[in-house]
Amino acid sequence: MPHKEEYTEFTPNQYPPFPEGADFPTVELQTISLRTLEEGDEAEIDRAFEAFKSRGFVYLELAGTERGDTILYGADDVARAAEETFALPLEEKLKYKQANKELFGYKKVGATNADKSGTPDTAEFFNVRKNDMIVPDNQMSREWPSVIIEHKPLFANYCRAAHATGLMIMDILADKLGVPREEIRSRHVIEEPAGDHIRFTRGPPRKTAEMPEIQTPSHTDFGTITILMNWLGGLQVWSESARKAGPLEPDVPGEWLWVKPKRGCAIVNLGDAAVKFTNGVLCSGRHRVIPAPGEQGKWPRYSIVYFVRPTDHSKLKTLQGSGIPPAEDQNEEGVEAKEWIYLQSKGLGLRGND
Ligand SMILES: O=C(O)CCC(=O)C(=O)O
Ligand SMILES: [Fe+2]
Repeated sequence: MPHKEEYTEFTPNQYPPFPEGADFPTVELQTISLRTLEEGDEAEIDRAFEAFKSRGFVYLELAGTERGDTILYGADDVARAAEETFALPLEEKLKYKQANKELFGYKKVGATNADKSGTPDTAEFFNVRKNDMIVPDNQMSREWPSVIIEHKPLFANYCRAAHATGLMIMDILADKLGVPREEIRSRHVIEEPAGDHIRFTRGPPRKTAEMPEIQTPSHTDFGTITILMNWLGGLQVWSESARKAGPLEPDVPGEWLWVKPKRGCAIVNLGDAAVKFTNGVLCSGRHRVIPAPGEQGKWPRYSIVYFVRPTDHSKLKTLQGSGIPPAEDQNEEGVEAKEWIYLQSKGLGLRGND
């Protein structure tokens, strides 16, 4: 298939700045340097640990390490591939829809409920499975559109860099929590099947200034760590962290705060598996996506998300460590990650993808 000559939608050089002012309250997130973390700097590690316990979201400055550069520069290439993928006809995209209790493949606009009254979401996703990108074509678990296959080396590099970055952060968390690193690493072995994927997201331009529509409903991520690249505003976090908030609508008082995209940084957050492993010591922050604010809202919104998740057959139960309060699940066997993630996703109000 010929490559698109021109990218008309993903054009980050043309985006206006995130709007200033009281109408757009933003969240203050710690900015953590990946290079400084990799150097083992204690003060940086402490700041990261505190942020992952309290809000569960940080900016991760990427430049200056091999993995960081792969994510930083790779994300633009991945977003251009995403534009090509979403440009396929709907019938073609639906050939790759999500199936078999798995979240891989295409999710069309409106496949989930955005609120308790059943308003449909407005974003489309294409979830590209990590395990298929890092193996030869004949070992892949399912069919992918030719635009994905053409870009497989790009996706494989991106998956490896994002996964390794996730593992590096997990090592830091393990050390701080008194858990042997191997206990966590062994649950995230890159070659083993897992729910990990690169998610392309596309949200349409904003229709009205009031921005009523919801691109991605309020949720917490299911996995262990998420590494998110976005270029336009639209992501919002709930002001109050809640470790037990229910799906769709927050159940603690607060307000939505914008997460301003920060050039050169990924937005990194923890997911529900990190909460489960640590009996609630770590925080999985509640968030949602609405159309970009102000002038930015005139552009379709792309984001590129990598989800690091526990391998399919690892058990979701509290780990033992000096920094983890003992849990009541000590004697339970624990649910396998694949089933657990499926159950979490069902809680998000799936309407269907046909
Ligand atoms: O698009 C974004 O900025 C965030 C997407 C997200 O939260 C998700 O896909 O889980
Ligand atoms: Fe998310």
